[in-house]
Amino acid sequence: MIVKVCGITRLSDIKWLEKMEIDLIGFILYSKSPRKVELEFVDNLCTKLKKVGVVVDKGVHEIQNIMNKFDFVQLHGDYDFELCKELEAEKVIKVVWPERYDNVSLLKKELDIFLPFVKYFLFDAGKSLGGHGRIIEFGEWIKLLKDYPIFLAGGINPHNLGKILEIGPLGIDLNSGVESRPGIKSKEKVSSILKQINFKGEKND
Ligand SMILES: O=C(O)c1ccccc1N[C@@H]1O[C@H](COP(=O)(O)O)[C@@H](O)[C@H]1O
Repeated sequence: MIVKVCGITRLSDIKWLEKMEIDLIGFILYSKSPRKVELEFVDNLCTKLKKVGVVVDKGVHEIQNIMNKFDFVQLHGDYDFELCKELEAEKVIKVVWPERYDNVSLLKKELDIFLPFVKYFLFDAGKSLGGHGRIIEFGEWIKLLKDYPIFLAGGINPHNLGKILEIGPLGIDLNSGVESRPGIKSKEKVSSILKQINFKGEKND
């Protein structure tokens, strides 16, 4: 299982995350987020962890101009496949909110449209934005996890991780559920999650 920790704002958090079995770290490039960082913070960063830039309201040219700073861009706004086509598919994480869809067929149709233009999908709770700590509601969509490269997000924390592991996503995205306060990551919470993943033998990516 691929593990991403998002909403990073401190170098000190990156230092201990590097010593853990974390794969990706995410940076929120959205002015209204309490976890927002400036591009300069990422520019001056030297880490072995793969970097994800999370965008909400940046246009295609802005995204193209920052892509070289990141290993992935996470499209966490209302982005259509016309925009995705302009980006390097191998670097795109496309966010989808399953609660927006009346049924799993409509959701699957949307995934099939985007699939050629993305590396991963990220299913988040709610119907827009992210970082609100809402826990994603399971639905018929869980059957899609075996056929599509999907990360799960949405309030994932040490106490609700078990249910997430049972449905077996490709990856998980940890944010507010592993914080002591917005942007401040908790080593204890991340460690607890990794222990549960390893206990289940899931960290085999
Ligand atoms: O974290 C934020 O502030 C944020 C703001 C705007 C868009 C996305 C944001 N974070 C992403 O939202 C999901 C779920 O986060 P949470 O677990 O509900 O806190 C996650 O992918 C973050 O990368």
